[in-house]
Amino acid sequence: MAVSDHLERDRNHSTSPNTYTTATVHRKPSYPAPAGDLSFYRKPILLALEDRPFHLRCHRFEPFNSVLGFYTIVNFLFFVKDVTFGGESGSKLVVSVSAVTRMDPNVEEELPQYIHINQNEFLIRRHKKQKEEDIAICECKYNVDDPDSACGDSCLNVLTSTECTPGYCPCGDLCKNQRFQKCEYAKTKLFKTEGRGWGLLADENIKAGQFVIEYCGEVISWKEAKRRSQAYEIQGLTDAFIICLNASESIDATRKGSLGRFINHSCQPNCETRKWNVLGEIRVGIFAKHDIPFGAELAYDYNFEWFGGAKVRCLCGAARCSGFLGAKSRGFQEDTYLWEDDDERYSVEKIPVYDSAEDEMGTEVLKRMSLESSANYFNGRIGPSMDNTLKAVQLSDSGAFSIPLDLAQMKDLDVKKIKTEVVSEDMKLDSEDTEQAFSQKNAMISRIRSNTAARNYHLGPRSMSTKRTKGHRGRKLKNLVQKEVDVKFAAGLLASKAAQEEILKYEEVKNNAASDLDSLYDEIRPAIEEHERDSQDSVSTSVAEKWIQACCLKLKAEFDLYSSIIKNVACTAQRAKPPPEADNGNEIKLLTG
Ligand SMILES: C[S@@+](CC[C@H](N)C(=O)[O-])C[C@H]1O[C@@H](n2cnc3c(N)ncnc32)[C@H](O)[C@@H]1O
Repeated sequence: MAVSDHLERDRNHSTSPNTYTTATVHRKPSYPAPAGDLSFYRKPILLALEDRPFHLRCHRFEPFNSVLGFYTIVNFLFFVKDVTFGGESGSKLVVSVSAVTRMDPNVEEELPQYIHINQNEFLIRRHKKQKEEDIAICECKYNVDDPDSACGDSCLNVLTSTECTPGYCPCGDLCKNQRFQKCEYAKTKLFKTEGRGWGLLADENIKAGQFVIEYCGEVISWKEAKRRSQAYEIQGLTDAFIICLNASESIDATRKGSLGRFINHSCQPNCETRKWNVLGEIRVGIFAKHDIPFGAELAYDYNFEWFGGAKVRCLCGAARCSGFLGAKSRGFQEDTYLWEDDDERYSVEKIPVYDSAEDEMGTEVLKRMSLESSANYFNGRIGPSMDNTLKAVQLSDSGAFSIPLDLAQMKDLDVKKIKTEVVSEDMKLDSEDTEQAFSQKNAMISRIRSNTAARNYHLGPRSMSTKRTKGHRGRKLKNLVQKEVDVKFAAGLLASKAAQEEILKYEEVKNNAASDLDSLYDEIRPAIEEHERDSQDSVSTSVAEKWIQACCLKLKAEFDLYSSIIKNVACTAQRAKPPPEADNGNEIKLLTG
């Protein structure tokens, strides 16, 4: 239902057909601290159409900063974002207001604190100025009999996810391809979910492919996003609002954002994010994946948007729930996975770091979810009755699974005694030394099907070696046993000082190359993540070149080192007596693993 249906049109004060008057202001729930006297908001308050900024006209002067913030008027939420003097008399204020959405009248809770914006704000740079030569002009011709002719689905710009530029589109004002610019959002309603904080409902029937809302916020660098994400976590903010915009930038809707910030995650979502080029800038829109009926909660899959940060257990309730928000994202896997085998990644996470909102481990939702996933996906179970053995069996092609947790039992588990056993079709791992990995009270193993495209990049030294080899040395794991040459030991076998020095020199070069690759990894990670998650973008050539060069240097350094060892061990004299600890029967012990 439109705002206009609820608001009584004010004919006396109306200056345009879109102005309305309303009933009393109920409350000013949040930011900044509520002003004492709201009486000046009594009539007349003039509002314009719901999806455009509109005005409140007040008759008494109030300090400006006491006016900014959220208000509800007859169950509509709006945000007062700017206040200016309205006239010569000095007694009137013109108040710019944005973001109208219907509120659930039964919600008593304080509204979230954030500043509402309908356009991204750029913190590190200015909004790009579109050059005339870069403006894409379509070939649409408006035909009265076919409304879709004015930049509908077949418009060249629409097909390339580019909005038409006002003043340049052949369809002029009739152009339908300026949805971000004109804030042509679907009607939504803010409501309080069970256990997942606030959420957004469809307040009308939404059609498949329809633009629902833009995800707006502050555009910040990737580094700043990382810094903020850690800072928010330290501050105890469990709701995360940072998503990736492109290879080097993110959108943070924590402090400033649109209603898009309230859309929750689902592993079986009815919406999806799409990136559009709007006047030369990339913007993120949330679009309906299929028809969404009035009253349904809107949700999209955070996986590729997830910036990382806190691990939040997913309560979407979908049958194929992946267990955590962003569980499939690269950041998440980097943080948590333990080993990989072909297309599978196995990870150990300490949970729960956060359950969303105030939700506790024992909530009904969680229990239900746990039971459902158990029934659907698992043959194994966890708990003292299995002699502290965790057993997970590979099942279906669900893409990801987590071991069902009997939460009540889990709470009482002495995790130090946990022994893990993971069985899948072609591998078996027994690990007694997982004490460190399970050092938290609640522990969980989950297997996450990795993104094959991502793995082709062989993302970095960190992901491939260190984590895996430490805890699972000597296990029967496919692709996992990476023998390492004990260079110092090999050099120590040689009689010639020059040969020893040569080997040690090559080792140093190899270590430097490895550490260069490590640092480069941090630098290029956003670009690679972007490429993985969105085929609209590609990794820039310069980044790819740098990466390839560093990889090649490392490979060459390794080759040089190993050939030097082989050459010197084979061709130069060895010391008469091998170091005592090296004596392993007649075997020359060069490899450790
Ligand atoms: C972008 S915000 C969504 C709006 C948020 N619910 C609020 O109240 O502001 C993302 C946060 O919502 C919560 N959330 C979203 N989807 C969830 C889900 N499926 N399960 C659990 N928590 C969820 C998490 O705390 C997450 O960090």
